[in-house]
Amino acid sequence: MNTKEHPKAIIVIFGATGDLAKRKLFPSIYRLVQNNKIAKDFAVVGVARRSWTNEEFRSNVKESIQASMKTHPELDEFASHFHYHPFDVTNPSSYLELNGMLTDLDGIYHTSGNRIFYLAMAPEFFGTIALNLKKEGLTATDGWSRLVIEKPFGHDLPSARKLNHEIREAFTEDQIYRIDHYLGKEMVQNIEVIRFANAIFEPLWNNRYISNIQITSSEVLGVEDRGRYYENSGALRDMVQNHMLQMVALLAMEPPIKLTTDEIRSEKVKVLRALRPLAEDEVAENFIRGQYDLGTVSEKTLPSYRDENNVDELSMTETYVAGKLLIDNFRWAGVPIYIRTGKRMSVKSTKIVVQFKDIPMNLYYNRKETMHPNLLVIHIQPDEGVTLQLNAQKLGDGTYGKPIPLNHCNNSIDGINTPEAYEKLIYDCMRGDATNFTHWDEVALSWSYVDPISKAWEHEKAELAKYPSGSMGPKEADQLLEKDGAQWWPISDHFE
Ligand SMILES: NC(=O)C1=CN([C@@H]2O[C@H](COP(=O)(O)OP(=O)(O)OC[C@H]3O[C@@H](n4cnc5c(N)ncnc54)[C@H](OP(=O)(O)O)[C@@H]3O)[C@@H](O)[C@H]2O)C=CC1
Ligand SMILES: O=C1O[C@H](COP(=O)(O)O)[C@@H](O)[C@H](O)[C@H]1O
Repeated sequence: MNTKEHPKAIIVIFGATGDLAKRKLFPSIYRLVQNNKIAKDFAVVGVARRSWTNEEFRSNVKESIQASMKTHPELDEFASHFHYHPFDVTNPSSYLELNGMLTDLDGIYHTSGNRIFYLAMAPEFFGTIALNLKKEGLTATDGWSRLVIEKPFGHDLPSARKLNHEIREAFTEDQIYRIDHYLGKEMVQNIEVIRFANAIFEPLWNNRYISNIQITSSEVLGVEDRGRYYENSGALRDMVQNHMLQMVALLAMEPPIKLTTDEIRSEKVKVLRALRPLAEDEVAENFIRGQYDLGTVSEKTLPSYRDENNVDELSMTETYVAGKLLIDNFRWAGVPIYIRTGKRMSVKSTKIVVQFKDIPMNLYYNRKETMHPNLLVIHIQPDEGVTLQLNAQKLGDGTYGKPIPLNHCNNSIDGINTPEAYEKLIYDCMRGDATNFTHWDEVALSWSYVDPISKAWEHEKAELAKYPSGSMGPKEADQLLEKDGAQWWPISDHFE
């Protein structure tokens, strides 16, 4: 579909009274309408068990938008497109009623039979919903039907396979949009452009010139009220299996022959296939798991993970992971990719640092000058931009080894925030562009990589390192790099 077109559809949100719908989905749809991206003729149908009326649902929608943005013109008009249909998704007979409602709304809003079924609910319901949608004819319209699935997509490879099998009974792969919201982030999408649109980088993007790559995604927030989910997940399944490995794939993939969904996916899949698998007894050497302990953030003392709600007081769940990955192919042989992610760290920041190899000889050694490695930093969030760190002569004092940053910051240049990831992804789904969604092959390969790590941890073959809340993680994560003669580059939440 041409990007100038305004796609139209009914969006059915399963789990419409929940946290994700309120914090992310309603504001994103609002911005799409306000920015004239999607047709003014749209409808949203909310499904959940609680017996709300349309009016109650619309108030909730309005509250969510008022809470997330300063100005909100035409809010009543926007909310009038929202309709609520209470039912328990495990009750097959309710789907017929829902179908009747969608057919009526289709007539009112002229949405051409196009339907998005957005599953913003716990994954245990995904299979049942998909099967009932098909069985009761909700997908048999004159338009298109697409299924959007939230994470987590399974708990390990066998459960992901089972889930995939269930949804594939009702939807074809090209109708399934598995959300990884990192793929909707402006600067994650920009990785490809930085790499493939710049003659200065692509020739250097390999093991001859790159010493290592570091990807950090740190959060200040703790587990909040998600203890029940997180206890069964941990940082490995919550962040590494999806967001972190997706960033690895984008950084390491070969240039696709065309910028099509299939070509890009196929290059990403090759990277995931080339990840060097870890045997259980190699995990401790290459991966560190940590858990936040009591600590201080912004002068406030915060509890340890084990003292959070719905968390076992002897929990062994990791809230932090650092790891060293190797990619066994011609381009990357021998280049470590270090990743780290954690909750309750000192700063909220996602950054990629590409460290280039040292120059062959330091001509300035007799002046006791140190040459700093060149770094390319991709700032994913909260600031968005790129820094290239070079060495140059310091003005006036004849010092040569001064690293200077060449900065490009999206926010300060454009003066606006880039669209929220969910906004981009809902729009892509409405346009039928699945490039920034994960294909089943990627999901399966990512689970194959992380499963031995979680098994080793379940079998307690590695220490669980404690780190104080408000720190950058356990010292063991620093040692992981020190063994290789490397170090984590400092991470902040702004350009330095
Ligand atoms: N919240 C977030 O920031 C993120 C969430 N996700 C994923 O999104 C999904 C939803 O998360 P979140 O919104 O936080 O979860 P919530 O627990 O806040 O919401 C769950 C929703 O499901 C509804 N529900 C539960 N059981 C039934 C049922 N049997 N029939 C009909 N509706 C039901 C609930 O409504 P009611 O009680 O009225 O039935 C509620 O609307 C999960 O898969 C989560 O992992 C992913 C990334 C981030
Ligand atoms: O998917 C998830 O991501 C968030 C972090 O997302 P970000 O966009 O704020 O970086 C994380 O907090 C959550 O635990 C996880 O489920």
